Amino acid sequence: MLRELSLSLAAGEIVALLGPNGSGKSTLLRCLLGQLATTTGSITWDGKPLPQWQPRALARTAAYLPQTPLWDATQTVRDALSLGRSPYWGAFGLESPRDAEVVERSAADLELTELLGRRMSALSGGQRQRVFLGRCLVQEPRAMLLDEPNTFLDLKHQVELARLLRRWARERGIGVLLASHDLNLAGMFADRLVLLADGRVAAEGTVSQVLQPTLLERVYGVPMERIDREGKPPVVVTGL
Ligand SMILES: Nc1ncnc2c1ncn2[C@@H]1O[C@H](COP(=O)(O)OP(=O)(O)OP(=O)(O)O)[C@@H](O)[C@H]1O
Repeated sequence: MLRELSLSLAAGEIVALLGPNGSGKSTLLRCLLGQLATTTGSITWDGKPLPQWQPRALARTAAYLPQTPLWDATQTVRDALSLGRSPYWGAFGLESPRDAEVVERSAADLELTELLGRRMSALSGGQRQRVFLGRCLVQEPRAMLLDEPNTFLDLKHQVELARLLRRWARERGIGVLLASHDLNLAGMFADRLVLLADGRVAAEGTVSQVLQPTLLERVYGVPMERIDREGKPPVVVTGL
């Protein structure tokens, strides 16, 4: 259950939601999209209360990457990406040339161009994860809600994704709210960190404010050490 929680996401801002298993990260993302009902409080997108949004309009505003996305093994990568354009399709599900253009461009961003004709079942876990991210991108949303987007990505692709998110935020003004277990990677590219514990905000602020060993020890229950680096965000390691 989420309690006493207040959160805002500005255009072009990257906010990382941190917290142990079961602390409420996914629940929060799903509440924000109306997939889970809230009993108290209010959620607004662009100043309009969530219940007043039509699903198609909301999908053009906020894209969501769930922890375990649904996918069709027989689909090609191009078809899987095209599905992300469905909130823009006209009557009878007709695709416009612009839909195809956005798919091509997003595939290029995510290094998927070579794989467009490949079946989803014939991709590696990391390649498939990039398709799911691409499906969010082709929605041309104003906000992306990403639940552990680094899942299955190797180190290079994790760093590349961090760079891409920064670029999308800066160039397209997309606000990114992502749940992550990687404190250090989140610290390297998020503007703000929000640490959840038992459905509440345990800490919120800059990387330096949130990556505090005593705080993290209390929340994660393991000893932590912090390494401060010249001109770069601090990193934390478990002090085992
Ligand atoms: N559909 C559900 N019905 C009831 N309780 C749920 C449901 N989904 C999650 N919960 C519970 O809500 C709490 C928060 O879960 P949530 O999935 O939001 O955590 P999380 O921070 O995303 O964890 P993780 O890092 O493991 O993904 C947990 O106690 C979980 O058991």
